[in-house]
Amino acid sequence: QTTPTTPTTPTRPQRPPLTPTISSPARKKGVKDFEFGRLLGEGSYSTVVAARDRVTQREYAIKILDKKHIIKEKKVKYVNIEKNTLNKMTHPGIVRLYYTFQDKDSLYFVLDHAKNGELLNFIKKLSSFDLRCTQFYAAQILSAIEYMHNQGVIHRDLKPENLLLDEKMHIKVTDFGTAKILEQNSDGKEDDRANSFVGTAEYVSPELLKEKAACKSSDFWALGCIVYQLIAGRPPFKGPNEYITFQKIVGLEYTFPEGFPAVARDLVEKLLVIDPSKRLGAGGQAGVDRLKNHKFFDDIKWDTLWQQPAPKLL
Ligand SMILES: O=C(O)[C@@H]1CCC(=O)N(CCc2ccc(Cl)cc2)[C@H]1c1ccccc1Cl
Repeated sequence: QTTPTTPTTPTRPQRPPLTPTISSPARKKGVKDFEFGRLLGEGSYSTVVAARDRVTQREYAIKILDKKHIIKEKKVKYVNIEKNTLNKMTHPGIVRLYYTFQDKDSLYFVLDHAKNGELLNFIKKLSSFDLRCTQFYAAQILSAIEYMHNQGVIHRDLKPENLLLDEKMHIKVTDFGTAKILEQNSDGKEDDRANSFVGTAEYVSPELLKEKAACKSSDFWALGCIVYQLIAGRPPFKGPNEYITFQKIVGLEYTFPEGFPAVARDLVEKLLVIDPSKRLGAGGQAGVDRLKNHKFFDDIKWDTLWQQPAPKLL
């Protein structure tokens, strides 16, 4: 029995092993990749500047945060929340985060540049929207809320300042620094109560004021306040100071002005409900579907909503 010899491969010139051609991952972007332009806005913790990618010429809004200030104000948590929430979301009604980078002093978030700025400016300019425009914008805001809730994100601070308009006059929800990512707890159920953050007085929900806990329904409360404001030209709960405003909210002290359309009044009355579980929209996707089927949205075609031209703001 001869010892088996290992079969010898035919001697032919060995081709070099093929290196798999992986597309080289784009190099990390940095400040030098952009030409910075005009100041778009100043927040308490951020400055937003228009910028253009030097190579692609694409325009962005870059949100710049000063590290020292963030650390001093103990807002590092909010920076991470904004990054983690925006990274999870890709929706036509939500500002997109393209890149983040940092240098010694600052953090940079490269975002969509919504050219027409804040919805609030249009409410101020026009004092109020007609019913058709209100229905279109309420539907776009609801579409964005539905998506973010499906991603387990509660915005918690929806208000006309955080609703931007792009060059097509479509909605772009922004400012997720105070959002809440609902953790999947052990049995896979969403922990549906967020905590310890209060939004902007006029739009904050009663549960946030009373139990310090927001839930998805808190975003529907804010939608009710926004729909009211688009038509009435002012938010439903507005006092001379925050304390009086909060009192009005928990006491549901608001009235409709003369001429407020009945179909809009019916919707607002079903959104501005103290008990979050009884608010129209509450109760998961079934609740959202009930809200989308409210007669206020009868003329809305939901499946092509983001392809439709925005109605002229008169
Ligand atoms: O989460 C990330 O993608 C990175 C991870 C590495 C890193 O150092 N940072 C910055 C962390 C950080 C957050 C707040 C301050 Cl004030 C300083 C640094 C994170 C970061 C970089 C750029 C922009 C935002 C963030 Cl959170």
